[in-house]
Amino acid sequence: MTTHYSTPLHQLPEWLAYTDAIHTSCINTNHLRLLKVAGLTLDLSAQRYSPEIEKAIEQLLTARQLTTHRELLLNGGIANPIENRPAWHTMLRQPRPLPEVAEERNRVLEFVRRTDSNRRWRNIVHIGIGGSDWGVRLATAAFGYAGTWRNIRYVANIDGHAIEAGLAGLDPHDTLIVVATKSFTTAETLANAERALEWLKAAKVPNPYNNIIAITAKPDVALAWGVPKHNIFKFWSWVGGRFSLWSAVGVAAGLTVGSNVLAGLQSGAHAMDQHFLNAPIAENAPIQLAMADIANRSILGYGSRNLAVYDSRLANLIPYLQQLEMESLGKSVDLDGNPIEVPTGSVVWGMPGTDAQHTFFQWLHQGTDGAPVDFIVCQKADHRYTDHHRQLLAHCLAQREALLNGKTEEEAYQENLNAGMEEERARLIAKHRKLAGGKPSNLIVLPQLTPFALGALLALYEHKVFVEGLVWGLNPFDQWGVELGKVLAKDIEKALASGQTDLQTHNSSTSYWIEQFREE
Ligand SMILES: O=P(O)(O)OC[C@H]1O[C@](O)(CO)[C@@H](O)[C@@H]1O
Repeated sequence: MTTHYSTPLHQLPEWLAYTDAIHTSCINTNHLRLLKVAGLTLDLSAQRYSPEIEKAIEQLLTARQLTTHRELLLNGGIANPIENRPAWHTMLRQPRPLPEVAEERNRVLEFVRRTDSNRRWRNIVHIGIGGSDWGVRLATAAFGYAGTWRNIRYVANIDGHAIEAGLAGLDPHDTLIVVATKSFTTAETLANAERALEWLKAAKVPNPYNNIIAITAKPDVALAWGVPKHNIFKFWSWVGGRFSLWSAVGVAAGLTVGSNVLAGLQSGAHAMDQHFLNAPIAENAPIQLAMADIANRSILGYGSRNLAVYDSRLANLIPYLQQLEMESLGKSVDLDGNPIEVPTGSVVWGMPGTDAQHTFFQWLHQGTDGAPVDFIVCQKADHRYTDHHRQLLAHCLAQREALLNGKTEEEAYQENLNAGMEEERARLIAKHRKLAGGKPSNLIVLPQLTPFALGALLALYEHKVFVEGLVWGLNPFDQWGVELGKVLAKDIEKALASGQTDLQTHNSSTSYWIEQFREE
């Protein structure tokens, strides 16, 4: 068996040098550090920076063999050694992909074209979960925020309310059910697909399977389930679930917001792939984003990172990135199975701004922990309310500046006095109004919310995650942690249905609740 690391990360000289460089630097509020990539601007001015940091990053990434691993990723080598397969989502957005990828891409385009020209399917119910869900939701909300001629609904959760609401009020004869599941084994998706099939049958739709398409890496299983061959779109085991937006999984977005959206997303992502491959380390946006995140997480001890998305059309970017980052980086052993002795992937959380300002920004400004923030905003809006957009931009910049600059107690005190407060009260209130400042953040500016810009943004985060995995030494392309719960749920469900279980195998609280919830 190959051993990947002879020295653990926390003892690696290059890691120790990076740690030192971070500790001996600070955020320079007079420094402007911008990277312009694929139309996006990444402003890293509110992160620590020094020539020593730059040098340490170069040396650390050389020690971690960035060039070799990046080529492995982008050329379809075994980038996921634990599951012994490539993680080749970048192939799906190449302008000239493998013939089998091109063929499937064309099948999707042709399906969308034919369906549109027949004005077929007024309603779409997209059934899928995790990576088979969030990307499609994100793309359709981003570009269909003002509505499209087709209704689209999403059903992910096993909660029966989800499928009930997903189907309610729709005409089954004019509804296309899209079943998206890489594995075709996911309990939620299969149960919801069964309910949708029953619904079609109950409405006496002549051939209900003609109202269903499946997108999967297991076409044979979809066929055996009943989906006709011509209604099955395939992708490949080398596409990780959380990267499947780039595959035929995006078909429902094609049907609602148009094939040009899919093409635009792909070309934006491809532009970012090229940048990631070719740009020198100091100008490489995914790399610099990753290294800032690693510094904040593993060296400065921040446990989470906030996503402040100043565009309500991008609300779904938050769960999308939560899956990308937390499923990829929520690991604590390296490729050799040894514990990683520095904190790895942080919690990622957020809400669109300005809603977030009225929900949890207080905690960001004055809470004991705080968190670095990614501010994401579009320079130009697509609505006609210019004053709204001006205010939105102002809020975004203001929150970022407040986090960085803060306010001293003395400043607050003087302001209080100037506002006519008597001295003792001015002192007390100043202590409450003081903001520590010095909080790191990134600002990512999209010129406008185009499919190209969103594609580039998603690929920026994908490659950031890859680089973090490389530095920490973990495998960002598996998700073993979610398996145990799935197995236990099967056993508990059996117990709830039939009473047959060995209650000894569960802890006393679970056993108690199995008894309580058991069906008579
Ligand atoms: O597409 P599938 O196979 O239904 O899986 C759905 C999701 O479940 C997960 O495997 C996690 O349980 C994700 O990685 C994936 O996106």
